[in-house]
Amino acid sequence: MRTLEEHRAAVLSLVAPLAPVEVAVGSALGLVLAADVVAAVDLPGFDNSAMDGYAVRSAELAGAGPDHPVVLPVAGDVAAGDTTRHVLAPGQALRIMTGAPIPEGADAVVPVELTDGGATGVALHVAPSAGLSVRRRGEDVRTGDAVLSAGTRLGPGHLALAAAANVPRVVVHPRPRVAVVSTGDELVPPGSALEHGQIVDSNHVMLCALVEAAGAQVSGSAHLRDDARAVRALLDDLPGAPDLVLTTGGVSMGVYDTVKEVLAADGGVEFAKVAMRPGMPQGCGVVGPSRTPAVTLPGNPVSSFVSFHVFVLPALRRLAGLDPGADGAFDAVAEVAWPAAPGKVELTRVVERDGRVRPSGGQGSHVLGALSAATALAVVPAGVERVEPGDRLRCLPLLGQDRDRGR
Ligand SMILES: Nc1nc2c(c(=O)[nH]1)N[C@H]1C(S)=C(S)[C@@H](COP(=O)(O)OP(=O)(O)OC[C@H]3O[C@@H](n4cnc5c(N)ncnc54)[C@H](O)[C@@H]3O)O[C@H]1N2
Ligand code: MOO
Repeated sequence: MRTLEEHRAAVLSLVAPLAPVEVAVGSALGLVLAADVVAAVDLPGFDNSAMDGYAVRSAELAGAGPDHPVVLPVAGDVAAGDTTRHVLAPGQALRIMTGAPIPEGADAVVPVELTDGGATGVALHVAPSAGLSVRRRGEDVRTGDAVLSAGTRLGPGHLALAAAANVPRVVVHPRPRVAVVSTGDELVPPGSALEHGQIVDSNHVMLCALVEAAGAQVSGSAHLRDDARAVRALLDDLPGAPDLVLTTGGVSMGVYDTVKEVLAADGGVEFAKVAMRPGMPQGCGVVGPSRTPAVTLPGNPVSSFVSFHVFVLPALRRLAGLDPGADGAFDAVAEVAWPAAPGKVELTRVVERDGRVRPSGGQGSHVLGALSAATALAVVPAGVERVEPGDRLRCLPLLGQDRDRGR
């Protein structure tokens, strides 16, 4: 039997970061930078007001206070977006709005709350220090600064910074494209009138959701019957030119396990038993004339879900330009005892609260109730046959079912 680590290494050896492309900054959420983002402008781009108020020469207000204001004529307004280069003449004030350029000659802004708010003349009740309520050009970012570095997964804050730095396009690894293929004669779409022996193809829904939750995209999907010709035909025409193919079902010992039969004959996929529970029967390799990387997941829903987290997610991270190993794993302490598979890594579906974990329910590889209640997978090493209260366990967060849920 293969170890979990050996199979993960085999899956990872099939993939490399996708070739970088340039995309509009507004379309880059969740993508990983393949090149630094360099600021095209200073931020702020010009000295501007942090407050609605009056632009003044601070020296002219020396001695002003709550009971003895300095009164100045108001020479006009400066609004945000005003492209005129205003000049503040000595002995005057200009009414100014937040974000508007500081007029030449002014060195402070008195917030409107500290004045009488006059439109033609204003009583100013404070002696501002030079620079009060002024946001200085370049105090945040300088033109030419590398503001974001290659390898960053772009979140909303990163995109805001790149856009503000007037960078319209960014160089990123594209979103990995994944084809999802479920197999099995017993499977029908959700909402079908179920005949005896039929079940809903829940892995199809689940795997498409996992792909998207991982920041990748579903290039196309298919459901195949347990029919060798259908599997062969799919290989010649993979849905949506994917970077990775995921199949589910048909990989164990049954006489209708067609995925295994066809892909083994095709020569590109290796099948192995992996010393883990759930998820023992696994396969990976390349498929079809395009030699597209493929991971064949077991059909049992929980096995498929767990296998996605331990094998497919690292591969998607590598394709996307991320470190495959930075999976957010954390340590937690077992709250109760539970049995584990001898000689296999047990991936227990657990609920984590305040650093403590307990099984989320029944651990059979068909038990979706406990799967949906879980927030993490506790990784019980192969040598451990029973987890005891107080044992420290490495845990993997579940995509879209993370630790904060329900708090
Ligand atoms: N004699 C043996 N039998 C089995 C072994 C074994 O070693 N020897 N391994 C068991 C283990 S462990 C697993 S895991 C499963 C894996 O089987 P397959 O990958 O071949 O999957 P299927 O047989 O097609 O289905 C298994 C199970 O899952 C249900 N299923 C399949 N696809 C879906 C789907 N898309 N949505 C929802 N449910 C699905 C299917 O109806 C079966 O109940 O094999 C064991 N057997
Ligand atoms: O190895 Mo299977 O995935 O336990 O049900």
